[in-house]
Amino acid sequence: MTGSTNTPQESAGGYPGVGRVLVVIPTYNESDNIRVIVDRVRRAAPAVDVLIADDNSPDGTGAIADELAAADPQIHVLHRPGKQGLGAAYIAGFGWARERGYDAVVEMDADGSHAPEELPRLLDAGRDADVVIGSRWVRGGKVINWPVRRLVLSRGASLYTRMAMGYPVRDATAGYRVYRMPVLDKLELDQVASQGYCFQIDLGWRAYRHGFRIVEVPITFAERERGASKMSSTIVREALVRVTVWGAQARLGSVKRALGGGQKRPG
Ligand SMILES: Nc1nc2c(ncn2[C@@H]2O[C@H](COP(=O)(O)OP(=O)(O)O[C@H]3O[C@H](CO)[C@@H](O)[C@H](O)[C@@H]3O)[C@@H](O)[C@H]2O)c(=O)[nH]1
Repeated sequence: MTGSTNTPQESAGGYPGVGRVLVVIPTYNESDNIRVIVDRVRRAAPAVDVLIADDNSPDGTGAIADELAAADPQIHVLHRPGKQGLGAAYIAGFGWARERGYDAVVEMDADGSHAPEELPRLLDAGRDADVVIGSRWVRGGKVINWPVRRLVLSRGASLYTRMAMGYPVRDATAGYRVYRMPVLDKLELDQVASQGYCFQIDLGWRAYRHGFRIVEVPITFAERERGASKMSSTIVREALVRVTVWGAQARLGSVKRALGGGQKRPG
């Protein structure tokens, strides 16, 4: 794994009330999207830095990312050896941010589904929260142009997660988030095994069980216009199995607490 050597400079003051912020954008075959998304982030929130975590995309996304980083000291690249899943790319990005003293990280898809123009609103919410989730499924949240099967899958996954685990977040798989660094320091990231979109549920659930303040801010999520989603049946299966197991563990924990008297949140 290699990283670019840019030193954060203009971002030194950071985002008011939040501090130095790094937007981590995981990429796999996003050559048609990466320039546009990075440019939009830089315009929408000039104080934040960007890290592109690329899994050696065969379409040359990594080379484009290098070009962007060479032209702007606030853009960085983490080259990873091959496709290892969204979760692993984010964890590597979080480690990169921690080593360089960032105060918060943002998760954002590369394909434009998460509008960078909404980032200041998420960061503002981050002044009074530990975790901010850009949510499609709270009042004011919207989805544009998603096929019905994705809508059903996403809403169904969040609903199942709430029911099975007692996890109150409405958009459990949301991928547009802000984590304050002290939260990530507590989440035992070295034990996170979720690879696909289940990673989002995993981290949120960990933060919830630690008692961190999680807020959901409505966003408008738009279906990508270029490139392809990496959604697969493996990703769906992983989420289904893990949520079912976590739910069972949470119920078992509740029973044990009822019998023995414990203090932690479910799980
Ligand atoms: N580095 C790396 N990046 C990946 C990998 N798989 C996916 N990505 C990147 O992760 C982002 C999301 O992947 P998509 O394939 O575009 O996801 P989606 O189906 O459109 O979106 C849904 O799942 C996302 C994952 O949490 C959610 O973020 C999003 O809100 C939505 O629900 C994109 O930037 C994509 O390039 C991987 O193995 N490695």
